[in-house]
Amino acid sequence: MIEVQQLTKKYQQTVAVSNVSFTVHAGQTLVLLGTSGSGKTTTLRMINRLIEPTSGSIFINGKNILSQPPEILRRSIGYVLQGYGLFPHYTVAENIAIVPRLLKWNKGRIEQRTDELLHKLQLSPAKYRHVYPSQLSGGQMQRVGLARALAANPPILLMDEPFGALDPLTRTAVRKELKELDELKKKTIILVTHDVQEAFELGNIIGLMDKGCIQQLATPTELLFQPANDFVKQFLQQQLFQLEWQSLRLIDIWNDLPVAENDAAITLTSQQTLWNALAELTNSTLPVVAFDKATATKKVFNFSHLTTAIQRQKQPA
Ligand SMILES: Nc1ncnc2c1ncn2[C@@H]1O[C@H](COP(=O)(O)OP(=O)(O)OP(=O)(O)O)[C@@H](O)[C@H]1O
Repeated sequence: MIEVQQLTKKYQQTVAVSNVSFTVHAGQTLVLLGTSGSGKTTTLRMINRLIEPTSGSIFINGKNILSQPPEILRRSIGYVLQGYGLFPHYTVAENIAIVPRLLKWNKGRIEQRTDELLHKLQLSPAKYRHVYPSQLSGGQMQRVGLARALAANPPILLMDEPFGALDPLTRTAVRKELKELDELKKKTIILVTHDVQEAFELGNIIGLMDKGCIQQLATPTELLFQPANDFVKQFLQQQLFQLEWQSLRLIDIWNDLPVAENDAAITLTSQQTLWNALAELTNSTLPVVAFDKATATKKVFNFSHLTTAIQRQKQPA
């Protein structure tokens, strides 16, 4: 759906983005991950033509984005800005209605869509429709920013540090809501972040950037277990332990686990990660048992089952 070919952006002496290429298929989420100044935002903004590239090309559904005016292009691309980007003198409803108004939707349709989105994003329409951004918390503003980007139901969503301004707890909560939102499940998304956890949680593919270049474009598991170079290794180093344990779910090692007693009490599901399982084992004095809904089976495990699985994953293929 989005194809970026050898994209480069130079500002006088600075090469902000250097020869970046990637493809994002329909329904996938690509995360551009990297330190500050690595070229993530510049790459993102070239996709909706807020910035024009020095060289290279971008195709959306096979069509070069230069073949249509930027305003028309942007109607099919929702954009969630760094730090909310809401208009302070517009109410919540007016902020959400910006693109539908440009598209000349009638009043009834706009109101219906606004209320639908507020409702889906856990903001009661009656309470928040007519409120101004200054009366909202950070997490609420973030939801309104997302509702605004989703309003006209664009197939593509670009998100620049969407949770960047939130405290860690709110950040985790909003991220979880986002993952579960069915409107987002069908979208093709490019998300920019410097947060490794966030990238691993949300990305189908991750492009790890440094100094304008993509150092590795890979799935989260490939980045972890087959890092392309020392930069990739070092970037993930601090959180390596947690990421490794989060990269496997109990269902992935289900066949290696012993069957539990029929009457054993269940504490986890097969869809939980080994990280969740580790936490449960650490906090429990009883045997830890997981249940798999699809096969209606119960398995029991200990620390050694988990560490063996992780070690196996780390061995070269
Ligand atoms: N308008 C501009 N003029 C000159 N240099 C620029 C301009 N915009 C960006 N740059 C430079 O290009 C490089 C990449 O910037 P960019 O904003 O894309 O990085 P980033 O990875 O998104 O960083 P952050 O996470 O801090 O937003 C930086 O060195 C930046 O200083």
